[in-house]
Amino acid sequence: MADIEVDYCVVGAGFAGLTAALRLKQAGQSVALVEARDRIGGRTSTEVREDGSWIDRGGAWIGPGQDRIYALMDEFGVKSYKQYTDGEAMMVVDGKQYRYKGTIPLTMSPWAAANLGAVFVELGEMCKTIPLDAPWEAKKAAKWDSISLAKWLGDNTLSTPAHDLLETAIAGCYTSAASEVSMLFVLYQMASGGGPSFVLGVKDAAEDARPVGGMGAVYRPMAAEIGDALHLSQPVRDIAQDGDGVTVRSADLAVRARRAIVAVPLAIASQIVYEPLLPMDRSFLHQRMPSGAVMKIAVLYDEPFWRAAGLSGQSAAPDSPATITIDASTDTGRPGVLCVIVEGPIARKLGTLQEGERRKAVLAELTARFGNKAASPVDYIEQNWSIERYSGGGMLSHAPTGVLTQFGRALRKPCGRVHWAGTESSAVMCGWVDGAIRSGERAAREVTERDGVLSPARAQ
Ligand SMILES: Cc1cc2nc3c(=O)[nH]c(=O)nc-3n(C[C@H](O)[C@H](O)[C@H](O)COP(=O)(O)OP(=O)(O)OC[C@H]3O[C@@H](n4cnc5c(N)ncnc54)[C@H](O)[C@@H]3O)c2cc1C
Repeated sequence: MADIEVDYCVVGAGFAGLTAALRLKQAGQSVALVEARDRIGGRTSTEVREDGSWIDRGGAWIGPGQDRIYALMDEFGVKSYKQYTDGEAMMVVDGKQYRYKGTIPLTMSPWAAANLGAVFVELGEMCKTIPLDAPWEAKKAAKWDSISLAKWLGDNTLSTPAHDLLETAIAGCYTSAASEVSMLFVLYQMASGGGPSFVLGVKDAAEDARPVGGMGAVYRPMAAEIGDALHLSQPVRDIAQDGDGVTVRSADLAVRARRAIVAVPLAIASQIVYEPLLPMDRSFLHQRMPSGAVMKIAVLYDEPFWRAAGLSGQSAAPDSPATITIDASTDTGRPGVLCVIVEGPIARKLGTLQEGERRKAVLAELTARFGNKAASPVDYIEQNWSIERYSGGGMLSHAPTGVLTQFGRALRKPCGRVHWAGTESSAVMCGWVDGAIRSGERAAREVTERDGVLSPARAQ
């Protein structure tokens, strides 16, 4: 067993942990960044291919208002490129294809489109009432936290196609059935990104752009600067704290530090044993914020052939094995990459199929939507986040009913010398890579301020 003594120990080398470790190092502190996997990036993972193109197997897109990831990209000279949005998007309801431009498919019946628009506006108004730092203090917090997203949508969406589209899009963000997620949590998470238009939109919204080179182009130089303070393949098993510091242990590493920053997904934070026991509300929070099922599939073609047919590549088909598609080609547009995202109950069902059957089902859907060329990809790459031990699912841990109002106050509150980072702990851009970065900067500032050490780079 190797023993290390440092100022601070950071657990988890996703964007939150990488950022915390980087900022602490830049502030002149000694750090150990302990990561369970044999790679960094966590819920982001960029595969660089032989031809120099890349596939983002996890988090990929960035958007306006995500200033902290843009700042990090500036720091490391990483450029961004705009998401391809020319052409029409497509929605499939009851086997019928609707092509449209913009966020709302106006080619649906006027009644359905009007209903969809009205619900969108209502959600936006509700989001404005949520205090981001304390959503449990919203005027209607108790009411909204007592009902699920499914209940609210059922009561407020009168048109069936509008209901199904909204349910697919919103519940999809939490990769769970709409009945599993608290309405207060939905509003909080949406509000943290600026409202429903940001969360559910593409252009000028959450899928507005991507880093050239993928997320790996951002996390690799961070890790290079952190250098040999990064320890891979060291799943942390326990964290013990006493009056002077913490001891963080994996199977073959023991790190003694003044404080620990734990930057693992909330859904699996209880896999670590904490000595002494964490305060009750934090322990219970760990038991109450699960993740959902999500599968991200990259289907590669020589070129993005759908563009020539006037399609953007963006499509949504509730209940289909290719529920959502989006053009995920690189900045050069070669190869053409169609990204298929399957979330929640359908992802769980799809996960039970044999790989070959799954591929067949997905390609059949793509062919029905984009034509015969879709049937013959040059490559097909699946990433099933639902079975990743060190993610516990994806895309983010969510709160079921009752949890935010009862346990939300524990989200960021340090427990003695154990501090918390991770996208779920960010009041701004909660659930996105940008939120993870913000949480890492906040945690780094928090520990140094507690110790009266010069504060690292300010976070927003
Ligand atoms: C399919 C998918 C698509 C997404 N799309 C987008 C997108 O387009 N844009 C966007 O902004 N966000 C997206 N997200 C969300 C985004 O990826 C996450 O918000 C972000 O990566 C979370 O970062 P994090 O550092 O908080 O957590 P993580 O990235 O999960 O990092 C946690 C780290 O802790 C490690 N760890 C876990 N347990 C232990 C342990 N016991 N000991 C040591 N280390 C441990 C893990 O291995 C991991 O490296 C997506 C996520 C998924 C899954």
